[in-house]
Amino acid sequence: MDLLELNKFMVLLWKNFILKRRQFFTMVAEIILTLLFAGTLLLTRTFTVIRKNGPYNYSRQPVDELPAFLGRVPYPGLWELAFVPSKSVVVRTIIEAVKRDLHYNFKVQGFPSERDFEDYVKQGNNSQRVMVAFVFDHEFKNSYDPLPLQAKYYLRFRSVQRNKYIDFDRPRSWQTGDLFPTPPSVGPRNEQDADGGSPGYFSEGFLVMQHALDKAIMRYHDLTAAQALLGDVNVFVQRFPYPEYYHDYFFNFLGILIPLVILFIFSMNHFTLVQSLVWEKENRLKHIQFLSGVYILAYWLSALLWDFIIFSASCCLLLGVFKYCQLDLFLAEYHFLDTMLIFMLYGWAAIPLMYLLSFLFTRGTSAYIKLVLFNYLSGIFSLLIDSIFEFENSHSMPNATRNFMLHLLLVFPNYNLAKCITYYTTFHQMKKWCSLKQDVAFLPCDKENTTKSIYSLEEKMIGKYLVIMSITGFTCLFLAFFWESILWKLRTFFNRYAYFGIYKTFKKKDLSKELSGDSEDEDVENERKRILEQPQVSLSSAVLVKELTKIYFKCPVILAVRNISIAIQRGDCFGLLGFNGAGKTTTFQMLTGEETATSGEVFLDGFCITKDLWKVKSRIGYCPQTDALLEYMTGREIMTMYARLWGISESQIQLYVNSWLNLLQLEPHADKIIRTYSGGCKRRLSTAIALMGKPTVILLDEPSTGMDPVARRLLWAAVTRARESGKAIVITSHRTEECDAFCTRLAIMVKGKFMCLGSPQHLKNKFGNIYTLKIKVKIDTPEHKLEDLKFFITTTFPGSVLKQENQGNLNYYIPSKDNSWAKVFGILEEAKDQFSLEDYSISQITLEQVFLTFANPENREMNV
Ligand SMILES: Nc1ncnc2c1ncn2[C@@H]1O[C@H](COP(=O)(O)OP(=O)(O)OP(=O)(O)O)[C@@H](O)[C@H]1O
Repeated sequence: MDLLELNKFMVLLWKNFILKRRQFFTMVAEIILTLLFAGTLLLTRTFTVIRKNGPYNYSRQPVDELPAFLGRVPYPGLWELAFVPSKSVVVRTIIEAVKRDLHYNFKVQGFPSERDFEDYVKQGNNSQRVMVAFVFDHEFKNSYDPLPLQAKYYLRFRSVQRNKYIDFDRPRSWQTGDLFPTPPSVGPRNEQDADGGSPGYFSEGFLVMQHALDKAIMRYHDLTAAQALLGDVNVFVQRFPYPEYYHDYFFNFLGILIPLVILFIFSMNHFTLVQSLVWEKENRLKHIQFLSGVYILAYWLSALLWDFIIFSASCCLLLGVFKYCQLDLFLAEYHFLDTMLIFMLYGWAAIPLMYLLSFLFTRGTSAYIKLVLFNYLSGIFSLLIDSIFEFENSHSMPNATRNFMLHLLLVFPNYNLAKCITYYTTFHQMKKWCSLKQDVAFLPCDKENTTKSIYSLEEKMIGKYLVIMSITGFTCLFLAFFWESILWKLRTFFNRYAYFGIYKTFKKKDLSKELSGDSEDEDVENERKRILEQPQVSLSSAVLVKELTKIYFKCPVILAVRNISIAIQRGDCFGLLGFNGAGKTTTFQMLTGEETATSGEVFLDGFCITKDLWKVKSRIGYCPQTDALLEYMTGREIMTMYARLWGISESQIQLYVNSWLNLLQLEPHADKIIRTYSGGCKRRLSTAIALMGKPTVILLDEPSTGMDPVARRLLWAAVTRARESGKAIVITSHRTEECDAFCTRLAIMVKGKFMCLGSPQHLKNKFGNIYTLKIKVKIDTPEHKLEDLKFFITTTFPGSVLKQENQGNLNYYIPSKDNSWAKVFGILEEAKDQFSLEDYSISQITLEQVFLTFANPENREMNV
């Protein structure tokens, strides 16, 4: 970036600063909304208490008592004890002994293999009534084979929990993952339940069945020894007592609340940045800035730096809230730096992603609404999907699908941020507990875990997510630059080769007729030939348009500009006249590179627009049809900004801006906010912006719309001054008298085509071979006399046309051929008394009347 580019970069930053400062109420609303979101954290902090819990002492639980739910009889029939393999007599005997020992009328049922047992429980509701299946992992060759001393067995229980404390069904598993939650709980799990509570190893009868089976196996091997050992013994289980501890319930919400609040707070920031980007695009402000010499890099980098500054302010606000909520976890010691790193990398990823998404929108409000939804939904749904995947039962999903979806979520910076916050919180919580209670069994407090770096790339650490956010930032920024620079070329390619190619194939011979339209005017044809036949250098024009065509491939197809060719020299003021929808604005848009041409070429100062777009752009001053003004700046500020972008030296700027303000008499309004300007003032300012700087070509699209006569005079004075300084001016206007007075050449455009071309006088001479005759008869003239007068005019001046008749006023077009002024005057002077004429006048046709003849082809035929 050279010094001039750096200067432009600083100007754009200054622009952003001014706009933000001026939109004070929007800024206050943003802060309030940010605080409202943060308020959920503050409220949760206020209403969640830090409670002293414990100490806990638990009572003994007898292991040989049957679970309570056995009181309910499964329909139909009895509770069942199943065993595998059924062919083993020993196993059957042992299970029968279990039944006797439990003093409960179980139906004992054997199955040849575990597979058979599974088939059985899958049928109907059979799984409901099987209390437990004892599966012996031993190969019995014969029915009477003994059980070896060392035997392995499994207990198989139904996955649906049955004890009375649970009122919902666990879908598939015993959720053993829940036993060691992240972050680990400070107190004991299910602190009120002496039997350990859910998932219910005790209350489901697991220990009872295991104990009964063990006793039966012992008795089978040595009855006497077993009797002696177990005779007077009762076995109990008892939970370890737990000391008094403090539970901060705020931490219960940490895992989900903090990521969500952060996400919502930062989303506010993204919405405003996207809205202002799309708004600049929608109102052509971005285009005008590019025309004033701003390059893509400076534009996007200045936006990035500014948005980062604003983002950092949101981060500081958030850290303030953390401090208030005593979330030392994020702030204590060097944790502050860790937290800032996470936030900054999030900003680095999320802001360029918003830039990239902004290309999808053309309207600021729709961008705002859709991105609000995208941000919130992507954040909430990615967290939701992730929590479902963390749940054990999601293992039923094929691994490849699961991994693919988890990798897909990494695209969203919101998801990465949430994961970082969750793991960061968990890691520091765990470290804290481990440093306090080395002996807590459920914490993985081994050295390997506690000395690990949080930035590690391993699972459940944040390294991976930080790396991904860094890559996302670079990628999105690169894609935004790339898209901005390639978009025009892509559109040109599609317009010229793809759509137009297909269109040509369909239209075949009709196409040239469609593009050339009616037979072409001689001057228009000569200009085309001159441009096509002469070498480009010898034309030495500031603007050279060669057979330019624009077709909008919509339904139906619109031929907006058809095959126009024109060469405009420096010092020329070329007027483009045409009715609404004639194609004037589209022509301007193609000249400025805002629209791509379907065919044909545009050269500015010898540079071809399709090859040197940016060189062409930096030579244009453009005043679009609708004002493209940064409405929260003052007139002086915006002019100073554009003067700086045009590279006017800093020492000259004040003088330079004042001279333009003076020229268009904008001084009284110079320090007012543009938003408060009248329509005419805005138009004057837009024109001044187009005229200032160092463009070679100035394009003014209906600049005098809404201006009063004084302002119009000022405008034309400024335009004439610019023209005399050697700039080429192209102007569209509906005011033909102005074009007549100020334009050196004119073209009248009808349905995308030039219908005539030449100096105003040439056009009047060519198309004005008629006079306008205005007659006023006396008020008391009888009706039949008026009719006689009409008959007299028609017969005396063959070919005359009555254009208007109103209360004794008659307007005629009469052919000038064979009718000299003297002749017409002579005839009317003689007829004055005969037809009671009060007054009459005869004049040459005006440019407006020439223009109007193109609205009505009949008149034109009469002229030509
Ligand atoms: N983006 C677009 N998509 C489709 N058609 C368009 C688009 N822009 C312009 N047109 C069509 O192209 C034709 C020329 O429009 P253009 O705006 O260039 O006319 P104009 O001469 O500037 O009219 P006005 O004097 O009202 O400004 C019109 O038929 C218009 O409907």
